[in-house]
Amino acid sequence: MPGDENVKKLIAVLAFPFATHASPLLSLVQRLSPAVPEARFIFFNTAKSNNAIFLEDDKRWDSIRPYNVSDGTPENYVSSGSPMEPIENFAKATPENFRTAMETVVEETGMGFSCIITDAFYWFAADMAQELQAPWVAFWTAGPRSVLLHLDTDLIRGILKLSRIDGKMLDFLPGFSGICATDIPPEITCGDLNSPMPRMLHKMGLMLPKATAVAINSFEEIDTAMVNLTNSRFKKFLNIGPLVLTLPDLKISDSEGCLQWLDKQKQESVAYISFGSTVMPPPHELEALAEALETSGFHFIWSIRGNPEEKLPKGFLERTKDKGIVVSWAPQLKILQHEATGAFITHCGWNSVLESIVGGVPMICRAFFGDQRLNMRTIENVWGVGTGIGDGEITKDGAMKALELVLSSEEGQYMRQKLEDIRKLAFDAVQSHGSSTANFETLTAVITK
Ligand SMILES: O=c1ccn([C@@H]2O[C@H](COP(=O)(O)OP(=O)(O)O[C@H]3O[C@H](CO)[C@@H](O)[C@H](O)[C@H]3O)[C@@H](O)[C@H]2O)c(=O)[nH]1
Repeated sequence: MPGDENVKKLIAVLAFPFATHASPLLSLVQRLSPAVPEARFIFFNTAKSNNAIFLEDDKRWDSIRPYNVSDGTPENYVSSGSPMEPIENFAKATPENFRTAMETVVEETGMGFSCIITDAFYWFAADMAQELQAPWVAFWTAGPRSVLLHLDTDLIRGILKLSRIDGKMLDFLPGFSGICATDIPPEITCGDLNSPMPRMLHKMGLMLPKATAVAINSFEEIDTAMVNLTNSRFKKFLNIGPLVLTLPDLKISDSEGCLQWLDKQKQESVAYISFGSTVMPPPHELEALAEALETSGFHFIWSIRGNPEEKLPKGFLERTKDKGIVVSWAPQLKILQHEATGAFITHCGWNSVLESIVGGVPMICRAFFGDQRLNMRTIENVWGVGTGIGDGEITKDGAMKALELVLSSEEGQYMRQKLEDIRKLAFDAVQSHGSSTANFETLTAVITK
């Protein structure tokens, strides 16, 4: 970079390296980079996450440079295998790992950062931005409802009296009537509120209103009740998505031939199953779902991380080989856009929800943590484009009823019609006259100022 005289600005991008956070942030930066050709974006992230999201053969984004920061793993560390451990180690190393890396880049280039773009989790960016006298753009990777709830954490904790939230409603919050307290992100109300995630999200709720702009991978028309509420709480709240509709067609690997297999299936007949990048349902729920698929006979594609032989009932793969495909990673975006896909059994991660809307596929919801229950309620009660599965946990009976409802009933068709309306709104939002395009221009102005 030293000696590259075309580079006039340095922009720091601070990624959260877990779940599906870093890759939508990279998508945002990829979209911004042509709009700011004089800028070089330094993408600070752990080596593991950078290696996963920066594709070897993709040279299109020369102006975006991955830069590895410490993941906080102590020397000679022996993992206990807990999935929270890497997050806890990383949280302990943050923000010093980012500060050190940023200082090194400033020394190496002789340039200062003119803007910082961060995952919205990074509340400490408010101070960094003030020190640098630079704008702070925070990127929220989930939906508008969950970010609003995090702003009101203290209020919610005070009113709900944490010990007993069952049966309590959020009617005291504008825009949330009909939502149960048990549906909101658990980090707000239950468990060890002093553990790293609840603490980080609490601080985020306090600091985020200081951001110069909060960008979100969503579109205003998806939840119009939220637009005034979010606009009134932030300096600038910019819905700029769905980002999947704004990027050039990326190469999506399909080594197991899911798409070719789908080509041979009837329209809207296949259930696609995935619980995202982090969640793994407990063994008894996997078993119940496998039994439901086998007994009902619906065709399916099941994306399940790890060895499916170990995770699914004995003999399931052999017995269902004419009905379905089981893969460790699927071309989800393409599957959801295929006309043969008729239902999506999902954990309701925000990226999956948006991709299902873009594909027009009704959802069967089994939510686990974070924003997922809230997304599930919005899918069921606000948009009417999906259904829960049993009483929360997957049971054989609950899964069979949900599959029947979505794939073979009039109600499923009705969901599809509603989805078609929302889908059109999503495509409109990213057209040249659309709301997300206008918001993206505002965002570009913030970072070029
Ligand atoms: O076989 C697969 C499985 C998943 N995906 C992709 O992986 C992403 C999954 O993202 P998401 O649905 O958001 O799930 P998580 O990875 O679990 O996301 C975390 O981050 C989200 C955004 O903040 C939150 O909404 C979730 O609750 C949180 O778990 C999507 O883009 C999928 O297309 C594939 O391409 N192939």
